[in-house]
Amino acid sequence: MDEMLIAPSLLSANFACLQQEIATVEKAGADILHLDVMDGQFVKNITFGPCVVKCIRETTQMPFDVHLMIDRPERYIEDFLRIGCQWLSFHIEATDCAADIIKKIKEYNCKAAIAIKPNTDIDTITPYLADLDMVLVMSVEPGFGGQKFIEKILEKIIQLRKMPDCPKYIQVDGGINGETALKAAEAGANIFVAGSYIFKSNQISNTIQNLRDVLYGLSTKKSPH
Ligand SMILES: O=C(CO)[C@H](O)[C@H](O)COP(=O)(O)O
Ligand SMILES: [Fe+2]
Repeated sequence: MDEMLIAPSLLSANFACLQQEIATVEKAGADILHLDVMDGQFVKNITFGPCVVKCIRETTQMPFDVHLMIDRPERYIEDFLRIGCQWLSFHIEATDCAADIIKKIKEYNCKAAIAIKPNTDIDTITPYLADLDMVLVMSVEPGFGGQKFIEKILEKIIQLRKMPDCPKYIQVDGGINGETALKAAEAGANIFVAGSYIFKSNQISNTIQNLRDVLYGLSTKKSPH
């Protein structure tokens, strides 16, 4: 495995000063910005929608990685694509239109990903694997930051990596810190979403650098930062 991407999740940032929080992680060398969109239906929490994403799009150069935790994402997918997202994930449990959504995402030259909850079997996404750029394996129940990493999902990452159509990127999201990131990387993940571990730390820059050191300790490729 070579490229390892660190994706701070804005869910744990201070929403009263988003621009400043984003600038801090960008300066600290984060690779992509993870944006958790929740609708109060698919998950028991509500965060923000396209209006907020559009405003913050203008404040940073970082690629946007939008994680849609909404029912029937096909209703809103184009709103996010028009803003200029580079990665877009939707949940397989939330839709019957996965193939159409992937097609739409690709029309916008955006990377397409399907997310799966910790108890969802990978068989549910195998028909789409060849068309995806990434699979997002949830390592907590979606809805809230600050939860404990669910170890049993590591087996799912290992299985995915063995599949012939496995996309280049496997993202792991939930309960990521130095220790759990290492376990997920050893299993085959290469994009690491971390919310509370990064934004609740006193030294955001050191925390991102530590995560990078841990991950690139495993990698054959040199860290770009
Ligand atoms: O998708 C998510 C929750 O549904 C978040 O991306 C995730 O929980 C990140 O937060 P933390 O690193 O604190 O677990
Ligand atoms: Fe997320």
